[in-house]
Amino acid sequence: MSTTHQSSPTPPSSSEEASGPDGPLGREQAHLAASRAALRAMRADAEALDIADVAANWVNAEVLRGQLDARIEALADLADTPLFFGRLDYLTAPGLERTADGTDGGEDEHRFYIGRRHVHDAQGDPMVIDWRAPVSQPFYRASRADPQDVALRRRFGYTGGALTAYEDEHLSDPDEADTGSALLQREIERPRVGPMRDIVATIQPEQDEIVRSGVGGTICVQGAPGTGKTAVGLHRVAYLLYAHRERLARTGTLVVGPNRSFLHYIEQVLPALGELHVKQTTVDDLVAHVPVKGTDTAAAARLKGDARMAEVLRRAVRDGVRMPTEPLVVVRGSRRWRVPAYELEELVRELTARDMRYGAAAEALPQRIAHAVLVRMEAAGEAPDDRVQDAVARSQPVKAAAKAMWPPVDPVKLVLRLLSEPEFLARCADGVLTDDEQKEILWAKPARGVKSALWTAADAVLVDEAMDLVHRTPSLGHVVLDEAQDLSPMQYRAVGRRCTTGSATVLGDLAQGTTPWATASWPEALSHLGKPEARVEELTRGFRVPRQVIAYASRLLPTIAPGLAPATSVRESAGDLVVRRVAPEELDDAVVAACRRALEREGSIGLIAADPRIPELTRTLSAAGLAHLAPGAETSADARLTLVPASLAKGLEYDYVVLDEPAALVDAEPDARTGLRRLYVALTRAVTGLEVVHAAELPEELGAA
Ligand SMILES: Nc1ncnc2c1ncn2[C@@H]1O[C@H](COP(=O)(O)OP(=O)(O)OP(=O)(O)O)[C@@H](O)[C@H]1O
Repeated sequence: MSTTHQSSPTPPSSSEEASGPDGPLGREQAHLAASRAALRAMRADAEALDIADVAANWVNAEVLRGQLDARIEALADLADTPLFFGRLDYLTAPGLERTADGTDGGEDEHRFYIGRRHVHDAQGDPMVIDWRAPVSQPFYRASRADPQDVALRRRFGYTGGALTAYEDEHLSDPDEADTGSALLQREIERPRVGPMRDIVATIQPEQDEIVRSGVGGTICVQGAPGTGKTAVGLHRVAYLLYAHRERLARTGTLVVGPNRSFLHYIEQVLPALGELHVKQTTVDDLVAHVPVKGTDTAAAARLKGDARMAEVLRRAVRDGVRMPTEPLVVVRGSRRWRVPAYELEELVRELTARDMRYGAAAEALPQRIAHAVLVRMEAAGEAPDDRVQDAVARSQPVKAAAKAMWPPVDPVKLVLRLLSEPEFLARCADGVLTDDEQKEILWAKPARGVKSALWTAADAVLVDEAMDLVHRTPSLGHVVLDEAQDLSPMQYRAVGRRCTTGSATVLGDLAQGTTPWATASWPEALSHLGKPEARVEELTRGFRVPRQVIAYASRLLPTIAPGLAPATSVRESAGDLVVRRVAPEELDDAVVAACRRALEREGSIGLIAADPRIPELTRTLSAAGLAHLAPGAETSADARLTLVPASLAKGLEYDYVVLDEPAALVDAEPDARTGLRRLYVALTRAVTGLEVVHAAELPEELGAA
């Protein structure tokens, strides 16, 4: 049976012999104290290292200093972060064979404490093993059905920084019943205040499979709200950085999220896992080559995000390529060399046919022309070497001829022209976009210059595509793409070209797609990303939303994402769900009252409302003396209420959610399906309780409360 022991406060079950310095709990506390002392010693060793003797020069010394500072920082003993959270006792010490008498070394070889980082004692023997090490894996995956040679799995419970409880599972004991983990439950139910935290102590087997899957493959995770997609993506980065540190340090990793408030919310997770240098960005910031000042209509944005635009841009980039009409004459000393037009044309055709970036071809053309000149020199009995070829390639007539045939392209100006000049667009989009579609994407007023143009977010993605057509975008080692369902095909391409030689973790939920171009199918999205071979996994066990609340929100699923299964909730509490109808003139007061009620409880509170309602609610809250934050701003014990525009709610969570006027949320979107999806997102942000306050009729898909 899985039993929980603890010294205080009241546990699900407790044991006398567990407490006291000589009891099992006391021994674990002693191991914690010894491990923390060992960590402090490791840090002191790092601080005492004198690099003056080992660094050959100033640059080396600076690099070494930087690495050492990072190590010292990583070795900090954070008082309220448990140094270890689990223990595994193996039947057979990993890596050792059992001897004839059944022994295989001392207890130490069998026992492993699992924590956020590796800690060793003065002799170099491990005190705590990194959760990402292979020997830690059974902590997450072993089960009674597959004990993976584990005799005992022990989970530790902490109060503040103090170890106060443990819970045992004897996985290889056939007589022990499986009762689930009270500590896991406690962790899941713990109130949320502050930024997102890591889940390293309680990663579930199906999540661990994703976290530890190899760096070579791309994985796509479809998961209902609160199934841990974001958590899994971030832990996967930490895992990959551990397992492939050198390779990924060279190539880099990147986390892409929907907006800055979301990034703010998740930014502490990787540092808490010891990974301080992972870049996090939004798709918009990834392609911020032009200042975005304009907005598109939904129809224009959808077209600009359509994958057909890639073909339009490909043609646009090559539109200026011209076949020569005259021969080229190069004068060297007293001799003149003539390359006929048909031969130059051949060179251009060859470059066009090759899968080469436009810019690379532009650089290659003068060399090819020079080579043609050299062939003539050799035929005439000269013996020119590479330097002559270089000189010819750099000569004025050759450069001029190459430029005329293969003119330089400025990607920003190219897109500006494409969106401003109907004739140019018509030429590039012929047979790809209809006349009406072309009209739709043309700017209402042709731009006069790059700076004054009213670039939109979708235009910036086009610029990024054009840039890549001219010069290849460097690939990172691994990219995590969160809330992927909202990306357009062109945005998928933009992310995909940042991991062409690397891999990706794509996280999303088709039911939460709220853009006009939202993903309809993962295989299609993955092909735009350039990873059609990616594996699609589904997560359905929800850790955030209580049963009653998820059941209420799931009423929308048949309309917004037919075919998707509702999430189950692993939370014990059914959750509080209140749906309150008031008269229109009472709406604001009722919202304030709901916020006050929520503030009486423990944890964070999100008041979610349609974007157009935000100014009025800001005034109402201020008039009522309720201090509130903007999304992403860190909640604290004193500032627990956040006013969340529905457009920014995605990915966030609050212990209590007060949802203002659902009909306004739905109405604020261009179509009913998007509106209901927005509502689904808002309804699934609550960890403990949800109060819906409305004056207008609720959308009929929600039915009666
Ligand atoms: N194994 C776990 N143990 C404890 N808590 C977990 C676990 N997995 C997820 N959680 C918690 O559940 C909540 C939801 O996780 P997360 O935000 O990653 O879900 P999501 O699938 O990305 O949700 P959404 O679709 O709404 O963005 C978080 O508070 C997270 O810490």
